[in-house]
Amino acid sequence: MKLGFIGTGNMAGAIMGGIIRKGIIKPEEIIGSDISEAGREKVRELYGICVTDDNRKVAAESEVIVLSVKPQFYAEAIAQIRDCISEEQLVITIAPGKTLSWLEEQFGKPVRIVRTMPNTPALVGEGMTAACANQYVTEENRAYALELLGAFGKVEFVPEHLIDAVVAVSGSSPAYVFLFIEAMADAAVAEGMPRQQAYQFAAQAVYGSAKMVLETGKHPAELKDMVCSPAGTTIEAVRVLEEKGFRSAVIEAMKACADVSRNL
Ligand SMILES: NC(=O)C1=CN([C@@H]2O[C@H](COP(=O)(O)OP(=O)(O)OC[C@H]3O[C@@H](n4cnc5c(N)ncnc54)[C@H](O)[C@@H]3O)[C@@H](O)[C@H]2O)C=CC1
Ligand SMILES: O=C(O)[C@@H]1CCC=N1
Repeated sequence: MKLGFIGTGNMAGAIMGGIIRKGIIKPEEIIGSDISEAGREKVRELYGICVTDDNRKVAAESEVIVLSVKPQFYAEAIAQIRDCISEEQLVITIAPGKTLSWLEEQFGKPVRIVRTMPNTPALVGEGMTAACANQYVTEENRAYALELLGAFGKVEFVPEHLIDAVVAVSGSSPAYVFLFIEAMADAAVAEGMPRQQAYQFAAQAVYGSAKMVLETGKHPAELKDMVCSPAGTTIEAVRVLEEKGFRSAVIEAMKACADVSRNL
């Protein structure tokens, strides 16, 4: 089985890193192409995969091809590889805004496509990926896609119209979470805590809280109430966050994010 990546940047690196770490595909069975030599060398050094500057070589040699360039370069990359793609190969896309019907139009022939939205926590095996498939994708392809995407985290098939919501809630959200961790660490530093220790305390608190939501099955509000003692410290922090529009800021930010995805 050969897995190919067209574009070997951040997201491709996170996916291949996650897959190699899990051991389901050997590095020598992975090939990646990139127009940037630095981009190619980075993944070759980090993960030991084969690299080339030839997108068509990747398309011709791989059973599964991940299109991992920015959405703006999708049309160009597809135009380069479309005559190398056969009906048996599986194309996996990871770009926001590029719908199955748009992708089919670009290929201009029947191609098996699984459209996905992953996120960078794939790198540490804790990704969250949504997927949807076109009419040419077989049950076997679906099962394989679940195995492959499941190698670096959780994966769920969703109706295609939910992909823009997925971009906001998991594709892009690691960035807001990192911002939140950084802000909490800044506040801890302001209280006198050393910087590195502050990152660890903030990140572990976010990690543990996320785990509580996933493992207890309790409503997040119930878990929040468990932290807020009457007349205590936490409710004062919650009051200030609400006063500053924290919840609304998150909702508005995610709406803006989904809108960009819809209109790409
Ligand atoms: N970074 C993230 O957190 C996530 C990114 N994505 C999607 O993943 C895709 C890649 O994003 P990133 O990895 O963040 O971008 P990136 O900029 O890190 O990587 C893209 C790579 O594609 C290369 N490239 C550009 N044109 C090319 C071409 N014609 N042929 C071959 N290589 C070419 C660039 O040199 C670069 O190394 C995008 O569609 C993005 O929307 C999806 C989910 C999360
Ligand atoms: O910012 C972006 O466009 C990509 C898509 C999801 C995460 N990063």
